[in-house]
Amino acid sequence: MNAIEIRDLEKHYPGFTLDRVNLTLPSGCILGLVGENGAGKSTTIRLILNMMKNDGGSIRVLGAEQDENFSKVKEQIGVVLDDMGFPSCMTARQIGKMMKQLYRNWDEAMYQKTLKWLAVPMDKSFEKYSRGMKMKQSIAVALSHHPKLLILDEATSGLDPVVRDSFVDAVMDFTRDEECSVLISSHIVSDLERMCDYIAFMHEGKLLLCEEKDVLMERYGVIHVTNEQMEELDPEAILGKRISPYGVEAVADRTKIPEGFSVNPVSLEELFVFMVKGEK
Ligand SMILES: Nc1ncnc2c1ncn2[C@@H]1O[C@H](COP(=O)(O)OP(=O)(O)OP(=O)(O)O)[C@@H](O)[C@H]1O
Repeated sequence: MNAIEIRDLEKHYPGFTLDRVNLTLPSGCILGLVGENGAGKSTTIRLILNMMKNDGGSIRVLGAEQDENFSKVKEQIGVVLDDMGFPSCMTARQIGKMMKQLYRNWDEAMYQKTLKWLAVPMDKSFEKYSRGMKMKQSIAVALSHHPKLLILDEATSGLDPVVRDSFVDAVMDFTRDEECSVLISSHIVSDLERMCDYIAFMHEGKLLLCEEKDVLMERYGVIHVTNEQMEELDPEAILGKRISPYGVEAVADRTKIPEGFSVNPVSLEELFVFMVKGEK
């Protein structure tokens, strides 16, 4: 089964169009969304969560269409968004009590354990939290009602490097159960490179690609060539290039590069930047 299936999804805002996005997240996998500011990641995530209406296309989440029964599905989704809407006067202890009423699967022991792991104080009010603490509070709630799907919008960006590292491990642990899946957007592409099975690149409301990470890493690489060598290469082989006085650095499709060229591994971050920014 697929945890998320998006077909031809559209959303129109003045000056922005989410343009017929197709995306599939297979169960048991982690899909990372990469895109520049304003690319449409949060819009896609909010549409998946049925927080607003789409203008076209369809979304299935955990096998269900977004009809009136979606509230049952929502109970199986652990969500971390920028603004979770926790009442500002509440403490972690009080938020836990509130969540117990909302989620049938609420696991108070897991909540306490996660708060402890993330060093979130039990009795400080939410309005006095630092940005990272707010993120950690959301993560603790998201992990404590035994969801089948985690949807994490920029969940790692406010975390310090040590916590981020163990959070990435926790997300990977979560998908050890084949029924549990994760959709995560992040500007910290190295985190996604570590944890994701699938990567989707979004740019200006369009999906540039959605592919298995290992396939991407195997297929594309970085070459350093002279201007003359570049002229001889198949333009289709070049995703993006950067010209300097010392020659040309380019991200290339290994399958379209003749033998004899040295092709070095590419990072996901380089791949995205070259695709979006590199002069074609
Ligand atoms: N409620 C809204 N009304 C009008 N335009 C909106 C609304 N919400 C989002 N947009 C626009 O939609 C576009 C996509 O925004 P979105 O928040 O999805 O981007 P994003 O990829 O998540 O960016 P970031 O990385 O900065 O969080 C932007 O141009 C934004 O201004």
